[in-house]
Amino acid sequence: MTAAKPESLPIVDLTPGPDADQRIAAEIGRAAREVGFFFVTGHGIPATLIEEVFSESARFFALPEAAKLKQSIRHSPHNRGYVAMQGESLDPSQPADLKEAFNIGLDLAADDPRVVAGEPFRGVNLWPEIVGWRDTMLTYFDAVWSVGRRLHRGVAIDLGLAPDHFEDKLDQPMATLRLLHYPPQPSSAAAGQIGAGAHTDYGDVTLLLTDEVGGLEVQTRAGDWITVPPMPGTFVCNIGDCLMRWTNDVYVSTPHRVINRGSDRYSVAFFLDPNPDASIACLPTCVTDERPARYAPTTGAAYLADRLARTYDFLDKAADA
Ligand SMILES: O=C(O)CCC(=O)C(=O)O
Ligand SMILES: [Fe+2]
Repeated sequence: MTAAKPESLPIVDLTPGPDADQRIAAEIGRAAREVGFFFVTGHGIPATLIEEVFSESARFFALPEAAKLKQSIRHSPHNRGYVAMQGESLDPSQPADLKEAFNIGLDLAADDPRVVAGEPFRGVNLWPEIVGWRDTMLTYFDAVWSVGRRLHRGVAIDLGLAPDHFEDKLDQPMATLRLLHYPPQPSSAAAGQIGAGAHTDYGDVTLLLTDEVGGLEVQTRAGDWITVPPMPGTFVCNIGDCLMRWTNDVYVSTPHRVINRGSDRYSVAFFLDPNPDASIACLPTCVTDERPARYAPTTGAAYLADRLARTYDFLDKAADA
């Protein structure tokens, strides 16, 4: 595997102030077009909440496997719950990822009409029996969702759309808060087996918090892998395939991977995908004579279902083999 060089990423500072909207939009626009990855500072989420999310996450992953499997994602038709070690492969051409994860979606009640009707991505969350755990995760879910919407305000301004263009497409989103745990890379790992195989994210934006261990690597346009330095408390944000499609490839979704060369590593990802019924058609300001629309219109739900099927398909084939 090629050695990665350390390099920093552009910074988007969400600190409010005079002309902040324009400045933020320009910072996002530049980073999203050129790199597809950037740090987000000034987000306003209290450090105490972030610390609590990490400690509660570690508490869950420290439970015996049998306890964690009570909330297995296999019990959820809606992508919620626990994904066991080596339970998926973000790069389907490589062996399974050396990580375990826990997915939390928009929190709906069992009697919510959308849940009762069996709408795609409209399910109940699965919760471990740890006092206070659900409250911590839902408080953080709301806080990071709000940061994601602020980023979309910048995206809209940068793309010459009304600042609130994305608001009604992100008010019932298919968002996933994903807690991740990567054990140290074992010497027994198969060739090509790493923490998270090279992939692009599926949604609009991902907001990632990492601990001090490091291990996230990003592929530059030139094809080199660079390591992202750990910046606890600062988000690493990247553009996903859905926003790339929406912007007719004006913004770029960039491949990345995780190789844990250190001790146990914990990260917390928030994938912000649009509402299931949001129309994903190339935005008018991103279509010109020189750049005609490259993608047929689809919906948020149809797009995400297709992408998830490809990731988990690997698993089913492996289990059948
Ligand atoms: O854990 C990380 O640093 C990145 C995880 C990631 O890229 C993903 O889950 O999509
Ligand atoms: Fe990712």
